[in-house]
Amino acid sequence: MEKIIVRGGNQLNGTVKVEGAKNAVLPVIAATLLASEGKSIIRDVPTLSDVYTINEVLRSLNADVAFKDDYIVVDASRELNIEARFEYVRKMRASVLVMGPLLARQGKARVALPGGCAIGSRPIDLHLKGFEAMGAKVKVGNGFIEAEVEDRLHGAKIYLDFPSVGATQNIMMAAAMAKGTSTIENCAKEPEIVDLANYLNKMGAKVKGAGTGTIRIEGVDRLVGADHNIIPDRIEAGTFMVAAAVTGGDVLVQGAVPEHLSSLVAKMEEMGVTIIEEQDGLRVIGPDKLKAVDIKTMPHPGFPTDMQSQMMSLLLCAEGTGMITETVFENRFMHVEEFRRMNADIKIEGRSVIMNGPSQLQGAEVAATDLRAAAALIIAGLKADGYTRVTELKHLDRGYLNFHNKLAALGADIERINEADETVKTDYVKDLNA
Ligand SMILES: CC(=O)N[C@H]1[C@@H](OP(=O)(O)OP(=O)(O)OC[C@H]2O[C@@H](n3ccc(=O)[nH]c3=O)[C@H](O)[C@@H]2O)O[C@H](CO)[C@@H](O)[C@@H]1O
Ligand SMILES: C=C(OP(=O)(O)O)C(=O)O
Repeated sequence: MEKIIVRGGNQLNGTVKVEGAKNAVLPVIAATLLASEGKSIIRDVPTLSDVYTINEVLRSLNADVAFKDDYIVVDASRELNIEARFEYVRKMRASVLVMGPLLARQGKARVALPGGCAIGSRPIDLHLKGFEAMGAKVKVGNGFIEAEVEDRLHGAKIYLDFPSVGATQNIMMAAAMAKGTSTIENCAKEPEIVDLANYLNKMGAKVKGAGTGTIRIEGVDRLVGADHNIIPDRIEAGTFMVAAAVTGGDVLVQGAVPEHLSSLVAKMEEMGVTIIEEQDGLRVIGPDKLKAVDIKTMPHPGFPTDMQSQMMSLLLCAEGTGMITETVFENRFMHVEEFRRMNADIKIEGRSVIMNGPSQLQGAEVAATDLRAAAALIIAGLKADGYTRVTELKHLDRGYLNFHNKLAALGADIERINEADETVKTDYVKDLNA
């Protein structure tokens, strides 16, 4: 088993470049299944474990997928299989995003039920309601969801009870090849929705309104492969912005798109952080003292739930009482107990977490509970006294590429080791024995 060992106290300085967005590339790769002709070329693809997983899903569906450097070539022109197996869905929930494309292309999809995960129960009822409105019959049984349509999906007016990102994407992909026009009201407005719409339109789809509360999709008969660059990862960018601020450093986050990060920028500025828009990204300069603020996670353009745990690390270092209220997922506070192991003054009250700061963070052995929690614990370790050891790195690897190397290049005292090597190799042990 691997772990990351970080010794707190170093300031971060320099430049870090963000990768293509995990949450944009997964739906775009799923959408390549809609191309019955031509190859799709997807660029700026991060080499993350989630990307390998979605590629495996596509291969199991009979598509050819070649992944080289930072681009992927998909040929989905053959007849597709219709079943996404549990081994994939269990590893990565975004596997359910193949359902819309399969229904549109093959008229049938069979996808293993995702089940709960570390951040909540995460049902997919809104995806299914959308497919039903377009004429699909949906059955759930034996651990699978089966959706089937006689002939072809038809356009429909769909209202989402909650602006679900995945439901908006799945329905958008299904509607792209349905007969007639569909509208999705109260849809998600995340930048990753806009990126998917742009890719679909390059394939020949007619999608309008992405990024607003209503998307209108005129179905077309066929879609073809297209060439597309994935947008930069706003959550990875935000994670480095917070890391820089925690250490009082000065870091240029290259690739950070200001419009994608406005809620985070506003909250960090309220805490006393200086953020400067530069030509190729955002420069973040941490203050001597951070001020506590209250934050509520919301669908975009509200504060992103995927930045909630990293922001908790920043609030733990701020003066005064801060509160984070999580409204998107019902159970995304598993990392709070881990922070407590690091001597954080933090408590959960219902859907909120209250922090009295600044906490005198101490290094400890902590376990990542999800991918953002992994990053958040490492960030807290940058500020903690002594050594923090973070385990369960499989979560980190789902969403961050070379995280420890990027932090080390900015000046962090950090290494990633095999547990077996720990007793012989690391500075951590050398220091303990000194
Ligand atoms: C791969 C990807 O892009 N993942 C992102 C996506 O996840 P994902 O697409 O799964 O998130 P959703 O926006 O769908 O979920 C938000 C909330 O809606 C609920 N819900 C969702 C669908 C549904 O049919 N029924 C239902 O009740 C969920 O349980 C959750 O409480 O958006 C989340 C919210 O910004 C992010 O945290 C994830 O990083
Ligand atoms: C929760 C996340 O991803 P997923 O929806 O793939 O679990 C995330 O990216 O923070």
